[in-house]
Amino acid sequence: MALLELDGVTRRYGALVALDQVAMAVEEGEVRAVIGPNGAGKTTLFNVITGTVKPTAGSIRFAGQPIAGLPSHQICRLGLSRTFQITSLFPEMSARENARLSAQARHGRRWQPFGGAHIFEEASARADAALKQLGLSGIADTPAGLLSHGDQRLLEVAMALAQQPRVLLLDEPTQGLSVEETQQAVETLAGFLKTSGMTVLLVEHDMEVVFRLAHRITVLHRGAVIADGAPDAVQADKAVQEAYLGGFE
Ligand SMILES: Nc1ncnc2c1ncn2[C@@H]1O[C@H](COP(=O)(O)OP(=O)(O)OP(=O)(O)O)[C@@H](O)[C@H]1O
Repeated sequence: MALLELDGVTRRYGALVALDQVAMAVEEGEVRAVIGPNGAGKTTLFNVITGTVKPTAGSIRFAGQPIAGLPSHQICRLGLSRTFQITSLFPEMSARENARLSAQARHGRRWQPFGGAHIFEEASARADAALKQLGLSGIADTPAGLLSHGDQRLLEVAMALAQQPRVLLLDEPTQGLSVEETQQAVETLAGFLKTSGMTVLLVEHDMEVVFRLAHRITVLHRGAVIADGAPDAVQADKAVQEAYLGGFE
């Protein structure tokens, strides 16, 4: 059974079909990239899976459990965590505090008179472990706003990871980075993915990043899946090349 399974997932905005009968199955341990030209429906797909947008139709199963239409905090608690295209850090707080707050957001309970310190310590431990996995232990005490752009993007991944997800959704993790920063961040991500075996859904425009990280690629065009397969097969696919007008650069 696939860890994440979509079937017939459709999202309409009036007459516009942003997602059109999307079917995909992501296996445990797989790094799956979702690509497609601007407006293809990638962000809508992320939003529908993570519960910020409700699908108009279709089913989404996570570890066998139907999750379509559940509120986002519930989906997060089940074990799906995401990063955002737009930076969501608190710039004046340290990297560790950012990661800790994120850890608490998933596992946090209401105020408990006797459990507070314990919860704090648990979240701190998860934060430190996540920072280490992304090579950020050395800057744990640095205010997030003072980090390099590359480290800020990695910190966002660490924040999602601190929630101990079973599936990590990465929304353009190298957006806004220079070529050198991208290369560095991608090597760190590749190392993390290899050692962790984390299941990942990745939206990314940069094809070099996609081909470096993804085991399998799903291509969306006007809301529909036009190709789904190994990177080589997708790159050679005529329909994909036409959708991108000129192919991959
Ligand atoms: N809230 C909304 N209301 C109306 N239309 C929307 C809404 N959100 C998305 N759309 C439309 O749905 C389509 C898919 O948008 P989406 O942002 O998912 O594409 P994308 O592949 O992520 O694009 P990009 O690569 O530019 O980020 C677009 O035509 C977009 O205009």
